[in-house]
Amino acid sequence: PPQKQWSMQNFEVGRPLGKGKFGRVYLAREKKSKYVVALKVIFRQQIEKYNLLHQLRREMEIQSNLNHPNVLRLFGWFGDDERIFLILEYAHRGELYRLLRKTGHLTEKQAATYIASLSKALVYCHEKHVIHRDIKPENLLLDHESYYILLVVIVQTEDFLQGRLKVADFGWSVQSRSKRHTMCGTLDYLAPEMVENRGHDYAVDNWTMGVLCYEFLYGAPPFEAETQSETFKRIMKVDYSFPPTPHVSVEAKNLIRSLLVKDPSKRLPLPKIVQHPWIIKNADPAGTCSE
Ligand SMILES: COc1ccc(/C=N/Nc2[nH]nc(C)c2C(=O)Nc2cccc(NC(C)=O)c2)cc1
Repeated sequence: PPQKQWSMQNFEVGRPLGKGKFGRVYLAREKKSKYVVALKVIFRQQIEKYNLLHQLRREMEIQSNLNHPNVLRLFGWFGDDERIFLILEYAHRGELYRLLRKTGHLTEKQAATYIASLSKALVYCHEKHVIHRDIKPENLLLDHESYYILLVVIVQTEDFLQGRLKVADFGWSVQSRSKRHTMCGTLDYLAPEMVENRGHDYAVDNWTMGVLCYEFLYGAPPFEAETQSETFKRIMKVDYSFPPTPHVSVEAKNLIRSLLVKDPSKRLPLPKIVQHPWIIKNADPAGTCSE
């Protein structure tokens, strides 16, 4: 569609959905089409303070060009002298993180379905030369129909391929209120090569898929520890174990083991995740799964 010039006049704003690091998110409805969206407000002085305007612009270019059922759509943006408004797809069920905290852990069917959806979304992003850099339950939103995962936060590859670690928590992802998962504090999902701040490539997302799959099934990430340095050490040593529990199958552990591998070249490649026996057996092909 031609780049329409949006403004606040096009929307009726509803309840706040929550707050991000750089501003709040509101439920909103486009007046003419009655289409419901999420309107994210970002304050310019926050962006300028961290010198992130160019990165925000690039991320907006990228995200508006991504069009995949499991990647949250960015329909457009507009702004005034102190705020930037992002017109984002609305995911009715909010953060997957909330479901995870409520239920403790997911069933193998749910976990496999979400991992399959996320793998497809990431394969699509990689085809578009985009690496997601911040996959964690807070950044994964659930839709009301098919419970499929919507990837909320995307970033450009180039910067990372030269190994320049950017401001990690750009703050687009929604800020969950829980203390454990404070944005800057959560290192649980960083791959070893990111922790060592070496250049990293697409394979980080495979590692993170292993971390997520573990957390979906056990309710906590594999390298969780009391302090950041403790977590660093455990990641570098790939030091994790499977608590004895009846609800996690051997195949699930096999998939996690094939992803939590220190050498990025030896990790199960993303496209192979959807062909893994555990996924074939448990994932709901339509990306939906009843709770
Ligand atoms: C607090 O309970 C909630 C239940 C559902 C929602 C749904 N959010 N849906 C969204 N669709 N597109 C975007 C962007 C969002 C969004 O940012 N949600 C959001 C923002 C801030 C906090 C939360 N927190 C939770 C628990 O979902 C969600 C938001 C809050």
